[in-house]
Amino acid sequence: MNEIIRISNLTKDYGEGRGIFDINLTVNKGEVFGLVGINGSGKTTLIRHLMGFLKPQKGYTSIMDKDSWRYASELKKHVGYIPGEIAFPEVKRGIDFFKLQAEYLGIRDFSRANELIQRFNLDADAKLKRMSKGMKQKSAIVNAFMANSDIILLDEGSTGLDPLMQSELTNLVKEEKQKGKTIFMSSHIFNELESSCDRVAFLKNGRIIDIVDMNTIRGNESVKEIKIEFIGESDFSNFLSRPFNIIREQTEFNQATILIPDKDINELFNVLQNMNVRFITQKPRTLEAYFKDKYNDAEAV
Ligand SMILES: Nc1ncnc2c1ncn2[C@@H]1O[C@H](COP(=O)(O)OP(=O)(O)OP(=O)(O)O)[C@@H](O)[C@H]1O
Repeated sequence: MNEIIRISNLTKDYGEGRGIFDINLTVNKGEVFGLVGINGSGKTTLIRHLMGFLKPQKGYTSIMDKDSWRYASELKKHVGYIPGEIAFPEVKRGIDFFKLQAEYLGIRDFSRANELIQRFNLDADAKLKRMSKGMKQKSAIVNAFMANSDIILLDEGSTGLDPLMQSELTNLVKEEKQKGKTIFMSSHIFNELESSCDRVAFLKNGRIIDIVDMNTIRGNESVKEIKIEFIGESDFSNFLSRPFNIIREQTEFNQATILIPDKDINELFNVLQNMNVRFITQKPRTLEAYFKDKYNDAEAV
């Protein structure tokens, strides 16, 4: 089975424009799929539907062809999950929590859990109530990955981790991908998504405004994104009539942004030498830059 996650016409309307609206996407086996959006854009609401904690108002979500809401308790045994807000059961220490979880999931071999505890440098004997934010997050990571589940959902999985531990989590995600696991993760950290995801969806006001294939961002190093501001309107409009791939025009500033293959750069300078240019800059083609452009361009909904 290639398709692991399906989200179909999913809507949860909390009123006053809050919630998620008409979300459609699928995630295939072995894919790492990222979800990015500003605070309140709907990431947690979407992931909680996938886990079967919330009942859709319209549409549905399914994992391995099983409706998330109907099969919620079964799915919880097969999906590793880091919630956006971590709440522990009423047990004393980290290790008690892992043992309880192992019992629930039928895990007898504790070696994977021990390996993760060591890897994330976690004191599993510490009292859960006294743990720092980062320690709680590490406990949630151990809990999500200890069962070797084939499907893993991370809602801001690296929240509260220091930069070293953040990159450890990214490495873990990459290793799991190598093993053929399917991972769905939300994050505010572009680096984290950039280095591990195959595709990334952008959420704005509860709607998907774009889904980008990371290969189109990573693989485009021979194409540059260049922004030029002209001193006069006439040079600006003259430039717009030239055969460049213009991806953005900001008329109020006489600015044009183009995508240009390296081999055509001389042609660009030939055209510009007879024009009055205020500045010319090269924009890095990062996920963050792509996201900001999309976010600004998307109509308010
Ligand atoms: N139970 C609820 N009742 C009413 N409104 C809600 C409820 N849950 C979420 N919302 C609203 O839905 C919107 C999406 O919230 P959600 O928590 O999914 O966003 P998010 O992208 O995960 O945000 P963050 O990055 O801050 O975690 C927000 O406007 C939020 O206030």
